[in-house]
Amino acid sequence: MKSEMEQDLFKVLVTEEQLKRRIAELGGALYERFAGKNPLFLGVLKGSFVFMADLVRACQLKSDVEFIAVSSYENATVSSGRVHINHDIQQDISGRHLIIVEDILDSGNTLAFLKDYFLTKGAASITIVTLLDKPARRTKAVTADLVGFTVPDEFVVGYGLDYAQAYRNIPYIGVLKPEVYAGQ
Ligand SMILES: O=P(O)(O)OC[C@H]1O[C@H](OP(=O)(O)OP(=O)(O)O)[C@H](O)[C@@H]1O
Ligand SMILES: Nc1nc2[nH]cnc2c(=O)[nH]1
Repeated sequence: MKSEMEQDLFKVLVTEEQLKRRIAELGGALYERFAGKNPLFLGVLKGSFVFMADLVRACQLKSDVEFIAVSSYENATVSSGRVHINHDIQQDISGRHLIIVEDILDSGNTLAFLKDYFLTKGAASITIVTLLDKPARRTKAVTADLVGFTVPDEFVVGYGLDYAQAYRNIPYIGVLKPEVYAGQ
């Protein structure tokens, strides 16, 4: 029997097996780039919390982790265009090699904002890793250095990604039935 969350899904886009395989590849690529450089993994909450946990374990680098919480969607499926910092980083990042970990790059508002923000705080370098890239909706000129999967122009949930704060605990990536968010 389908769970109450699964009943809201129209289809599965990326399976658990596909996620596992791709994240192992991303971890390997990061290891090659950053071995010996003591990078700082910087997760963008809330959406990245599941991906971050799997990625840092797939990448056996000597490194530390930090988090920033930002939001811009406000219970909608399109960006408000305003990025709010809900919880800031708690350490000095000047001179550090940052690996920004995102669940999705969509309009680009969030990552364009964060790149500027961390550069003004003195990061030595910024590498962007996003699990999902949705290029069809880009309004800001920002690109990721490493992408897990390129996705079509559909609102996706699961594996950390929410709609109105729900569905983050689905263990794969799915597409919501439009009637779930109709009239938002
Ligand atoms: O490229 P963009 O259009 O800016 O979209 C990407 C951002 O949208 C989501 O965050 P959201 O603002 O929904 O907050 P959340 O991470 O707490 O869910 C997601 O986690 C990304 O951070
Ligand atoms: N859950 C979710 N959050 C997003 N933030 C930007 N794009 C998306 C999306 O497709 N799904």
